[in-house]
Amino acid sequence: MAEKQGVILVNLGTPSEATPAGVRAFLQEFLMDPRVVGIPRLLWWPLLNGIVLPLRCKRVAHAYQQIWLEQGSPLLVYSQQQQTALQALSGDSVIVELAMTYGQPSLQDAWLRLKARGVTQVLLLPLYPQYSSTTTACVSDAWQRVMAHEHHIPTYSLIGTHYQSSGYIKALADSIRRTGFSSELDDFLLFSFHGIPEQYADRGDPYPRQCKETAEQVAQELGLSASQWQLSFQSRFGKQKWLQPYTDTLLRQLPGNGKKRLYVVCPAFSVDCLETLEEIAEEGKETYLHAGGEFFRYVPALNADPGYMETLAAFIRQWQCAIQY
Ligand SMILES: C=CC1=C(C)c2cc3[nH]c(cc4nc(cc5[nH]c(cc1n2)c(C)c5CCC(=O)O)C(CCC(=O)O)=C4C)c(C)c3C=C
Ligand SMILES: [Fe+2]
Ligand SMILES: [Fe+2]
Repeated sequence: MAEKQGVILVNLGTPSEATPAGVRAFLQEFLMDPRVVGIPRLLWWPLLNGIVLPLRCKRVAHAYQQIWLEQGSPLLVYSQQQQTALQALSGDSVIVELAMTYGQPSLQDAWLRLKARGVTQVLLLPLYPQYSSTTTACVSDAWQRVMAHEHHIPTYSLIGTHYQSSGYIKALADSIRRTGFSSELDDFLLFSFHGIPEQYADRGDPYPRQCKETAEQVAQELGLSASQWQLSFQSRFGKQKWLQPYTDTLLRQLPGNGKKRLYVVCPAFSVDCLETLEEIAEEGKETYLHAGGEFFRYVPALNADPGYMETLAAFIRQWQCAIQY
């Protein structure tokens, strides 16, 4: 029997509606993942359901309402655009599906659709350029849970990172230039990555090193000197120490350090979502201008950028070549 190939793009997940109930359902599943929050379940379950969710859901639902699109959550809509673009670039040789680690469309359903079409070889492509135990590893866990029900599992591979690919670095640099950033002016560039608890990095999560390499590569591609850019970590959650420096702290400090014109890019996000559109482009801008900044511009995520899509399509082609025997 001829082998048939399928790709599953996997992103984090997002509420199905911008309401407290929609946010609660999403966060309950996401924040109960022991890789995301490592507190023992017996302690964490009552804390999450008794304190964290009741306090958080209304506020976060309001934040989602600020960015919600006619077709739904930006994270889902832009991930679907990536799926469409990658299917078009890959032609009939492979079927491209989209799934979320938490919520819908589920990884289970994506696999069942591929299986129904006779797919026997699967490439999992997490939409996280940098590996983290809190994101990429969770895709692998979710896949293993789906496979646990199969009698005949397909051949499968997982692309762990794509931050080191020159196509991704170039696409990022191009998007920064396109947004108007100029190294000739007094423009300062902040690379704001989603944070993780510092303890996870101490235990061996390579994420901070990969973020640093990403920023260095893009700065080099743009020809920036060390005084023209900086790296920071955003979206802190809970009481633990997270990777530093914190984005919100820097946004308050930069104007006082003479950095009055700021561009912010968020390279850990393959697509725009709550953490970029609301936390950075809206809240971050307000924080920076309030602290004395004069000009602020958010560099949109790559989303379905043609250069980025071509980079991911090349990963798919390489995988197809590698498994032909
Ligand atoms: C302990 C908590 C969290 C860790 C660790 C974490 C890591 C992490 N997350 C992303 C990407 C995204 N996170 C998003 C939202 C989000 N993240 C957390 C918490 C942790 N993330 C929460 C509680 C939320 C929901 C919003 C909120 O309540 O504040 C999203 C956006 C989803 C959307 O619907 O738009 C993304 C994407 C990465 C890359 C990462 C580690 C590297
Ligand atoms: Fe997150
Ligand atoms: Fe946030």
